[in-house]
Order: sequence, then structure tokens, then C-alpha cells
Amino acid sequence: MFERFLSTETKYLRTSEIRDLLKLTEGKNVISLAGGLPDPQTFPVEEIKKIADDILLNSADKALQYTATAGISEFRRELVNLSRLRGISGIDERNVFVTVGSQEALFMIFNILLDPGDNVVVEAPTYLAALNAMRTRKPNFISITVTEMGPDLDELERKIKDAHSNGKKVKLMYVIPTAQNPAGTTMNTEDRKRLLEIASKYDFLIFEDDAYGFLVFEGESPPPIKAFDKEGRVIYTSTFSKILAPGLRLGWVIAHEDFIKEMELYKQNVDLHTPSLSQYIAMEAIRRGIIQNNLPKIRRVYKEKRDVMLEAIETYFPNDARWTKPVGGMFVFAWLPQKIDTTKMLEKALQRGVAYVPGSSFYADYSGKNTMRINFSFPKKEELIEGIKRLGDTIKHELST
Ligand SMILES: Cc1ncc(COP(=O)(O)O)c(CN)c1O
Ligand SMILES: O=C(O)/C=C/CC(=O)O
Repeated sequence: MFERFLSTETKYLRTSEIRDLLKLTEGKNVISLAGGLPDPQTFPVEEIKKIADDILLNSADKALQYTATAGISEFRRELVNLSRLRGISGIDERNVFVTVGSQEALFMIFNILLDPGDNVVVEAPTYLAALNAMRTRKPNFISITVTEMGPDLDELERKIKDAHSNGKKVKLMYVIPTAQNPAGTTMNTEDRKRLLEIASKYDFLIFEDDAYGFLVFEGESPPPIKAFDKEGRVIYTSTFSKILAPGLRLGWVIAHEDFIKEMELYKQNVDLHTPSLSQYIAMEAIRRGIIQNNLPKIRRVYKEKRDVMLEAIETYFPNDARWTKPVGGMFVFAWLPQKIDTTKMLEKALQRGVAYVPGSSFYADYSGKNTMRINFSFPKKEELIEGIKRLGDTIKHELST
């Protein structure tokens, strides 16, 4: 009925397999290894309740009111402090912008920057909801292979030189340097600095998505690329979804103040401002040290769950499968024998009571047909084992047909 009335951009929208699977498996007897849901045991429920009570007692007139588009000033100042914990310094509140989850930041930033045909570098694989947000802008994707060390920078430099020799300029690179979604990879500091040098040499922007920056549970979490950015070339985003609660729908951007002004102009037309109450809750959670004090527990829970999943994969997956060993984040990415199409196999897995995200959605060109992303943060440990067993049985049956 509405097809003929839809805008061109709307026709480019693609569904999120993650969101669809959340809907499909909700309330069903299926062990979901699909969505990257935080473990509810990591939510500081009592502390949030106390904060909400205090806010509504002392600041209801502001916390329930319209507030500034860029974010509440006091909160933006607290975000400067939280970002300092991640190693980002030399900024003030004029460089900080608050969004409805970092997903809103993704959508806004791509819409502010990208024109049809712009050359955009992405990792292969990368976060599928970022690809979907970019697709409506109809860019030209340049995909860079993700190795165990993160994006292959030799391949990157080669492809950029090639683009330049053909008169093509690269607009930006979208990169997840720490505990990457879906691959789980983490770039070392040397490669982060090298990537920034390449961006400066060829004059393109870096969009650094640091959604899991606080969730490295093995070794140190290297400083974000933004920490080395002296030119204002890096647009940095992060989120409270993994360190406080995703239902608060809170993310933030750190960028040159001129870009923040562009975001303010854009967001006035989207939703006026980010929910005031959520901002007040997160601000108090930072001030009271609740986030900082909860991080060790979150990291311990996810490291233990990662170990349970990796052990189960070793036991139940076929020998010719391979998979990542993430040092942080919430996911393992697996490559299965070439004959398997994980998108086609999903229905059979669901019938056996397990869900995962087919890997091809994480590739700009929908390649990776034999790959899958499996989540370890949400299911209980015993469900992780049973889910991987069901998945292993599904794969072995697929291989036998
Ligand atoms: C890499 C990445 N970026 C952004 C997001 C969006 O998260 P949110 O909107 O909850 O901040 C996610 C959520 N899983 C993610 O994995
Ligand atoms: O699983 C992911 O990567 C994203 C989770 C957020 C969502 O539920 O869409």
C-alpha cells in the first residue's frame, strides 16, 4: 500500500537481524546466543533505585523537564571525567554530546557526514547496525579484512592508495578498535597510532566506536584512538548500555566542537534532547562511583562466561571450524566449513532450540556466508553449554547432509 509513497532513503532501510531475533526468541524455549544483551546481574539495581529516589526528591523540576539538546551541562562535565578514565584528556563539555544510546549517534553522524557515493572504509566484519545506518546514505564501501590483530592496516593503506590513484577520496573509516563487535578483536596501541597517521596522510575522518572500551577483561584496554588525536580528526562514541543499563538508552560523542554544533542542529530535528531523567541517573552513577566500582564485577562475569563458551565450543564444534578468542566484549565470531550457509542453517538451529546471528549481515557485501556471531554475555553458564551443544549438533548434521 505505502510502497509508492516511501522516500528513496526509506527503501534503503534494512532490518537488523539482531532486533528480529530478539523479537523471534522472546518468551520462546530457545537459548539465544544472538543479541548482545548485558547480563542483568550486572545492573546496579539498588543503587539506581536510590539515585532515582534522590533525584525525584531533590531535582524533579529539572529531571522531568525539557533540557538542552546537546545534553545537561553538569552531565557533559561528568562525561569529561568518565572519558578521562578511558585515557581521553584535553577536552571540555563543548566537545561532548549526549545521545539516545550510541545507536542514535551512529545514525546521526552518518547522516551528517555521508553523501551518496562517498568512499567509506569499514572493517569486514563490523557492527551490522552501523552498516544498516550507513546504507541509507548509499556510500561506496571499502572493506578491510579483520585479522586477529584487528583491521589489516597494510590492506587499508594499499586500498586507499589505489582509491587515490583513481581520483577517489575517502571520507571516513568506521572502526571498533576495542573488543570489536562481532569479531572480538582489539587493536594494539602501535596500530591505533598508525591508523591515525594514515587518516592524517590521506585526510579522512575516523569514527571510533568504543562501545566495549570499558569491557576488556584480559590484559589492559589500550587507550582509544581519540586519546592520540591532536587534529580533531576522530569522532568518538561510547555508551552506558554495557556499563550501567541499556534500557536507559544513553550514549555520548566526543568530537571537535564544530562537529558537536552540527550534531546539535541535527538532533533538534530528531528528538529535541536525550531523556532528562536518564541523564540525571547516569550523572549521579558517575559522581557516586557506582559505574567505576561495578566495572571489575562486569569484567569478571564476562571473562568467566567467555571461558565457559570457549570450552564448550572446543567440545562440541567440528574440528575444522575456527573462532575468535576475545579479550573483551560479549561475542565470539566463528568460521565454519565453506559448505555451510549460516543464514539457511538458522531455521534448523531454532528448531533445535538455539539462536545465533548469521555472519553475512556483518559484512558490507553480505559475504561471510559460512560465519556466525555467538553471544556469551546474556545466557546463564549452563545455557551457554547447552546452547553450544545444540549448535554443534546442528552444524554436524548440516555437514552430514
Ligand atoms: C559496536 C556497537 N556500537 C553501538 C551499539 C549501540 O548500542 P547502544 O545504542 O545501546 O548504545 C552497539 C550495541 N550492541 C554496539 O555493539
Ligand atoms: O547484539 C548487538 O550487537 C546489539 C545489541 C543491541 C540490540 O539489541 O539491537
